[in-house]
Amino acid sequence: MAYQVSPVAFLALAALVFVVVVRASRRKSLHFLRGPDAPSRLLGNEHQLFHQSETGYLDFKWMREYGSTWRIRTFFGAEQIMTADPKALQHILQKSSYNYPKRIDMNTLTFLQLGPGILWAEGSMHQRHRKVMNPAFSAQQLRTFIPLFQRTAAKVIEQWKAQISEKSDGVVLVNKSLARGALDIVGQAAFDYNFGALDDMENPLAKEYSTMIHDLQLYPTPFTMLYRNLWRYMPQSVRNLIKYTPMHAYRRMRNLNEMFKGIGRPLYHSNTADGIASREGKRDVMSVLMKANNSENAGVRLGEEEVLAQMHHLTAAGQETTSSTLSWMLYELSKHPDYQVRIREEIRAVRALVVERGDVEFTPEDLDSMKYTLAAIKETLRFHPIAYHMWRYAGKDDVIPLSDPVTAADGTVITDIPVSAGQPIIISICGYNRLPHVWGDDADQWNPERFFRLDSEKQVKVGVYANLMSFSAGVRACIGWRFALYQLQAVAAELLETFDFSLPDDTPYIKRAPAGVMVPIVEGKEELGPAMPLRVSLAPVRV
Ligand code: HEM
Repeated sequence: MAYQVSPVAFLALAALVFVVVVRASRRKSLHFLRGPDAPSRLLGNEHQLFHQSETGYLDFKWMREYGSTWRIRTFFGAEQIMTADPKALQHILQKSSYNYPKRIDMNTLTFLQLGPGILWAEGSMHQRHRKVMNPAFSAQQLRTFIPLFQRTAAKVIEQWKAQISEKSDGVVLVNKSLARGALDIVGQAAFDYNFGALDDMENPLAKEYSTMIHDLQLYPTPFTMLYRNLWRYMPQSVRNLIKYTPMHAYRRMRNLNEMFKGIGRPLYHSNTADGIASREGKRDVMSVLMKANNSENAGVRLGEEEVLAQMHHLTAAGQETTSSTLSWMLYELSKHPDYQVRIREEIRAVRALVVERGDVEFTPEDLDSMKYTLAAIKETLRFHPIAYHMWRYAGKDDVIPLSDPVTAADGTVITDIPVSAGQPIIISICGYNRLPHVWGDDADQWNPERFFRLDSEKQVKVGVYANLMSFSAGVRACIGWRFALYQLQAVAAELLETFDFSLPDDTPYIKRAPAGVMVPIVEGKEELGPAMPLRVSLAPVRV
């Protein structure tokens, strides 16, 4: 079919190509860096990255061919750096503070989905958001959430017991209850709100959340990608209007934002100076955040829109990430039954001590003493990082140092890369997490034992936790990493003490689908959406 292109669209496209080419030609060339050919002049390697057979497949392939840093193409042939190099990541994320902002098209998508909150804010605005939110994420504060994690795990356990008693094959889509549980947790911990997602399977917000990332971000069309690329060249005032794009995806994002504001506004108003007294003693993130906000100078306080957006940001950042990590952990333990047994023994041994001292539940210290369980969590974070890429650009001219020198196209060895302001860069989180010289020669295998033999003194200090990149690093590292860790530890301990997990008889292949965040999809059953089918049975009382 021949497409009719209107003269206006043609002129807009020609103007865009002109702007992109002029801007790219002002940048220092990266011709010396080796990298793959681009399958398309228009889309560069971008479309290929969003359509790779599995998350990380291309990163790993290119790392084998070119080393830890390489060049790819972005739209209209412009050059883009991709790197997994430890020193480059340390430089970009830690040492350069705010000099490497988020790539505007990807950050605009965050704004459209979640509003003007912390994940989107840049520079001094981000500093303001972070300062007000930090007190809510202190280790002391987070300890108080452990009973909530345990109560939620108990509900998941009841649901799975009921499900397996009704099904002869005992196969459960574990990701579904874990995602609902994570939504309930983040609602109560972050803003003292009960989504009731585990109790009410028809909960509209839980339903929307269960498919949102899959539907809106998986396998974007060339048109969608080109439209998003256009956003990079628009001023913020015009970007503010993108949400009115007359298409289903944008209507859906607007509706989701409205749903959240509907929940958030009454909570916000009960948290302002008048309502605060009635919330004395409340420990949720929102109450702590509002107290910190109220004690700030008016000039640095967060406004109502910003506070409302934080609720949405925390939900989006904290739900899919933790529940998917847990799903992948159960999947790996199903494939490694010996390690699963060892973990269960460890959890039960600690339980015996808890009972002996007259307690009922694990304390944070009990959870931290479960070394094998913690190693399995770290290894899952390393092997299956849910956020696998970060899109940035150089805010000013700079030189990026490398710890892994790369061989240039002309055979010379490069130890640093000069970049001009505006240079786009993709940080390969999944690539860094698989570097053999950092993680060992078996970096491509899931093996928690590595954490007992790694010499962290020999590693370049990069990630905020266990030197992994999974929670990122520096001023924008995940604010919720300790929260996530306690949640993973507490929920995993309850589930693995109770159940045995194994692969279903038809051993489905679970793909790590690349939807901006990594989504589990059963190969050949894509219509199920995000799915992690595992056989769940009651664990024998004695292991
Ligand atoms: C396994 C679980 C998690 C993983 C793998 C993870 C990963 C990440 C990563 C990679 C970033 C950096 C994103 C970027 O700069 O583009 C980030 C930021 C963030 N995360 Fe997490 N996260 C997890 C859990 C959580 C939880 C439970 C919360 C909150 C309850 C949370 C809240 C946030 C927030 C608010 C940011 C933005 C921080 C900032 O820009 O200053 N995350 N997370």
